[in-house]
Amino acid sequence: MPKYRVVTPKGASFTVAGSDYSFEREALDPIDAEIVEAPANEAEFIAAAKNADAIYAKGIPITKSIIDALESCKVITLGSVGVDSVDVKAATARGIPVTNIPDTFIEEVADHAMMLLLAGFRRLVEQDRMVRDGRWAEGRPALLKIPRLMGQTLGFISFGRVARAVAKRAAPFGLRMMAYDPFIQETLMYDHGVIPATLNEVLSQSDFVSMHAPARPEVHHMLTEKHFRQMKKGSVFINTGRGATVDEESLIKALQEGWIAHAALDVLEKEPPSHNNPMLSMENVTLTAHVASASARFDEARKRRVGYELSLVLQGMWPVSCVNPSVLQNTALRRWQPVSMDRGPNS
Ligand SMILES: O=C(O)CC[C@@H](O)C(=O)O
Repeated sequence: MPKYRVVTPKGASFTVAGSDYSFEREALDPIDAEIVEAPANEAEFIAAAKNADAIYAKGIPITKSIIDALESCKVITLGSVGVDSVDVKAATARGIPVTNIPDTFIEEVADHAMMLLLAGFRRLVEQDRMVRDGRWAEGRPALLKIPRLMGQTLGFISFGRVARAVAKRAAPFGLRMMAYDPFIQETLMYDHGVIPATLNEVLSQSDFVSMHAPARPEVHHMLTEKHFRQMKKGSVFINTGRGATVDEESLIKALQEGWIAHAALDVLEKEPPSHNNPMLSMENVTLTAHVASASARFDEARKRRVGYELSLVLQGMWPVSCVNPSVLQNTALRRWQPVSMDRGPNS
């Protein structure tokens, strides 16, 4: 009988350490695990997960009811940076470490944010439609209204790893940059050519506001009507973080009433959006389908990293990236210095 039981919703796979990749073999023995695919509905998931040693949280919200029903779970792993699909508070109360993958898709998301910034600013989607609709002559007058990019100000809300990678991309475009993040050292901002600022300064002085706040209950609807009212009339709002950080109704009002010029969004409050979401038919909105992290290496990189985190814990070691590290002190897990996750051709 396999030593461990790992429960994952149907269709969510991961790579068990020791199976494919040399760096994993260096670090870990293969784990002897039975992988159980559970239906993604709460009651059936609970029945399957009750005796699990580990859970891969994908495709189903891991609620307090699920967490409270777990009898022997040693780790809940996430295949994302965002931890909004797990009730981390409930997991912490039960002493269960929750892991995420904060450093696996940084470059992809930063590329996507930069693409949205440029596409929103130069009105790519509108321009494309004009050409296809036979309105060739309308293209130039539309762009004669916008300034040139060089010298414009890009403001970041939250200055974590993705925002820092965006700053590196934006610098050669000649953008002036500022950031609001009370949790990041100012020296790190200066190192990236970014001026520390208050939220009010970012909103009122930026031509682009790039939202990177993590999906946590504390920042739910962090941006509301009063914040959009502070933004510059011609500004572009970019969001590659989480839709829930923005009060979408206020954003829609801001776009409809011209308080800001454009929104370029990879994330929405409800995904996929309902067919009556007004943004679907608004000319001044550019949308992508929460795909910023995707690239040819995405699936493999995610599976490997998820497998790695849960293998570490099942073999008695601290995970690499724990979102509730306070629980680790109270476990029997050993502190361990892992090898870098970002090496190898598929990293
Ligand atoms: O799961 C995905 O497809 C995207 C995940 C991404 O938003 C993240 O939080 O890392």
